[in-house]
Amino acid sequence: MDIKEFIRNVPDFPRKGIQFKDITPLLANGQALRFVIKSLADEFRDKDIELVVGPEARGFLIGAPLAYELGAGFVPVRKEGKLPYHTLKGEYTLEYGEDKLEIHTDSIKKGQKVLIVDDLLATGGTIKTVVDLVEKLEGNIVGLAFLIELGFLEGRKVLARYDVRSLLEF
Ligand SMILES: O=P(O)(O)OC[C@H]1O[C@H](OP(=O)(O)OP(=O)(O)O)[C@H](O)[C@@H]1O
Ligand SMILES: Nc1ncnc2[nH]cnc12
Repeated sequence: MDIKEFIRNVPDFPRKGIQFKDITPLLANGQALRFVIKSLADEFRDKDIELVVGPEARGFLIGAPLAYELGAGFVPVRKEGKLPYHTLKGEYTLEYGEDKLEIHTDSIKKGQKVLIVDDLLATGGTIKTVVDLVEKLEGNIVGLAFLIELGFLEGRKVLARYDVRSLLEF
């Protein structure tokens, strides 16, 4: 299946000069969605993943079905002020802005096998913050999975220590 067909490029969103990769056509197609979730799961099926961790909001859209497919739990990383219990916080910059992310302090037990997931890897700012939060909780990061990688932004460089997989590169 050619999943690139389901990614819509939107120029100058949310800022001038950004080529935004819109995944909503893919999410709206049942066959394409199932294909990408199964394909990402295939990369990590034999790794005994216990928890999938994904950042708000698009990381939930890929991460929760991927956790289900792997028989793992899902841990949300949310933007500041959204999680109700005790949290750890990290600040970050991304291709078009900056923000703060939080995770519940009791969401990962020491040594649990974690797969970190997001829809898209750009500069890596967002996902590096997620990595740092998981490491502070002493999770064992088995790998990172993305639907899309923007290769020219070299986000992989900040993730050099990890097993990084992506299905599509632009
Ligand atoms: O590699 P980076 O440069 O950090 O950029 C990638 C991040 O940017 C987008 O999220 P965004 O912050 O736009 O939030 P959303 O998922 O709520 O739309 C995307 O879903 C990734 O999380
Ligand atoms: N170009 C882009 N398209 C979609 N999401 C993004 N997140 C960061 N950069 C992005």
